[in-house]
Amino acid sequence: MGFLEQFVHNGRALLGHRSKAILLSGAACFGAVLLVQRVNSRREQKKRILEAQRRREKSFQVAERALLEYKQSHPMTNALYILSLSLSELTKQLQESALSPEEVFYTYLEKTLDVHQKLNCCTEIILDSFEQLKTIGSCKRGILYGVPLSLKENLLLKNHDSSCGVVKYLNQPADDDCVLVKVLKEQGAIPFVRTNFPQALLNYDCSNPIYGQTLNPHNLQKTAGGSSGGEAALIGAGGSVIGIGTDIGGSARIPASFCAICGFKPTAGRLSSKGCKSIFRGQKTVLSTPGPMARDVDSLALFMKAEICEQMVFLDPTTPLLPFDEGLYQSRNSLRIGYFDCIEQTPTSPSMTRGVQEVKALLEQAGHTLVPFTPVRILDMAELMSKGALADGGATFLQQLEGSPVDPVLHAQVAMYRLPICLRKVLAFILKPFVSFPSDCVNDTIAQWRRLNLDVVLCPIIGPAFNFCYCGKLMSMVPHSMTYNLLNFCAGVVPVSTVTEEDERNLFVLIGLLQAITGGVGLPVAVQCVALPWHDELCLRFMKEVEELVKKARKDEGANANGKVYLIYDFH
Ligand SMILES: CCCCCCCCCCCCCCCCCC(=O)NCCO
Repeated sequence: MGFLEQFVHNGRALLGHRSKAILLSGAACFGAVLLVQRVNSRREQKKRILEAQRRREKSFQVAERALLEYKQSHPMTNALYILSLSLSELTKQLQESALSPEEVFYTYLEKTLDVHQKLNCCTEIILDSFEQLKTIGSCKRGILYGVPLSLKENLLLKNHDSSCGVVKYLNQPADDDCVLVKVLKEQGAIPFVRTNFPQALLNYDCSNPIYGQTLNPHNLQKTAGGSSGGEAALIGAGGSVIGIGTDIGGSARIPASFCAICGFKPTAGRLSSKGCKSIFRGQKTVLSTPGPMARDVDSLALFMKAEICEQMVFLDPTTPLLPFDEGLYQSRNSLRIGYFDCIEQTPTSPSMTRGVQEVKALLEQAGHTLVPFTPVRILDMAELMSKGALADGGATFLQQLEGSPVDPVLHAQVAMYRLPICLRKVLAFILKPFVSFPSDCVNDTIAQWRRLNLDVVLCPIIGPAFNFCYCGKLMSMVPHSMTYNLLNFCAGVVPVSTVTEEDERNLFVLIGLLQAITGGVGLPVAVQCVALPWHDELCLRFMKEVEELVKKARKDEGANANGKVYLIYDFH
């Protein structure tokens, strides 16, 4: 090799080494920057979560101090009596000045603080409520004058965050109250506490990385259900007389079923959704709606009556001027009721089926006509539900979680939404033969309803309460509730019984359900009542009938071993 060649060769080698070195150090720098960014963002997340937790603790401490101060000059001898009153009785006593808003407020505050300690169901005490309490005298004409009320955290409240459990939504206080809260305040109600939910709200468990897991008042080893689980646990344990949840797939009804309270999903649009935060925007196939949750059906009806007024229509003109029909709610003519106690290809627990059968028998004895009803093929609807709620294959859902730790209740869902596209295509190919696209599930269902000349339908609701972290794994049960969001029918649940030893023994044939609901003896069992769109009063009237018949039957049989109904649960 000549001198020149040698020179070129050495130069190339040197350059080669240098560019490799440059490349390597570039990559290392990039990696280090990414790592630092990641560490910083984790630190930032932790900081935000800690701040939110401190805010929550602070609100509890301030409330405890205020309560203590109040108790020093007011002995609160009426507490047990106040807590035993239904919403209608409570409003009556308040209107007649037999009770003062202060004693009612502090009684519920004390109970809430106690219940929260045990169940971890609240995200904050609304400190502005103390100010509202001072000025409440002027609202005496309101339907809910002086009634303390609980709100799920995703309902916007002026100057408060609605995080939905997503860290990036923390420190973004709302500019205004949502419409429902504005109307309730005008009606004299005092929103005093906000309640827990699962991260990102698309799950029927109740845990998130900011506020943790909410427990079931009837068994601390079980979830309260979700997504409005904080509401259900608080109300079920007696800490609130009326609350608001939201429901896009069963979120007001499922936790109500798990916690032995009543929950109502009105026809979407009947109540204003303006200011009810969701992590999806603009999704129209499966409709979300706020809905009331309470210990009895009359409370749900009174809530609807209070909300449905000219002010709601003024604040949100997308809602109809359709006053609450009290006459229809109070009517007691006999009904023609379609029923089914399980659905093809969707797991149904033995106690869910038994609940429907027992209520069917009671309704027949009371003179109503019960007719078997077959829902439109659920697998077809399931395709529409998942395509509606997750049209982008879960991309928005995952995007919302970026920058947040993912709660264990979501692990199964997140794993599913992260499956590579090719794998999803293979799965879709395998499932295709089992699914046929329905022509029009709403009109098909209405046609069957008309053919059978039905007023309402009785059917199961998901239950009994699950062991922790199983809700996200059992999305196959969601059609029991989500069907009525897809159809936009109104639906509500009523507690009717409790899980028996026999229900538990019969569970052994349901492999998929076994681990999720084993150990449920004594837990609440509920049924679901459904009516056509905009027939909300009829649906509530049917729920009331079921509630009354069950109450009477349990009284007659002396709450024997076959099941004790939870109408008001006394939590100790
Ligand atoms: C037989 C197979 C059936 C599969 C059905 C798949 C449907 C998947 C839909 C996506 C998951 C939805 C979960 C809904 C839980 C309740 C959430 C809720 O109502 N949130 C309220 C938000 O305001």
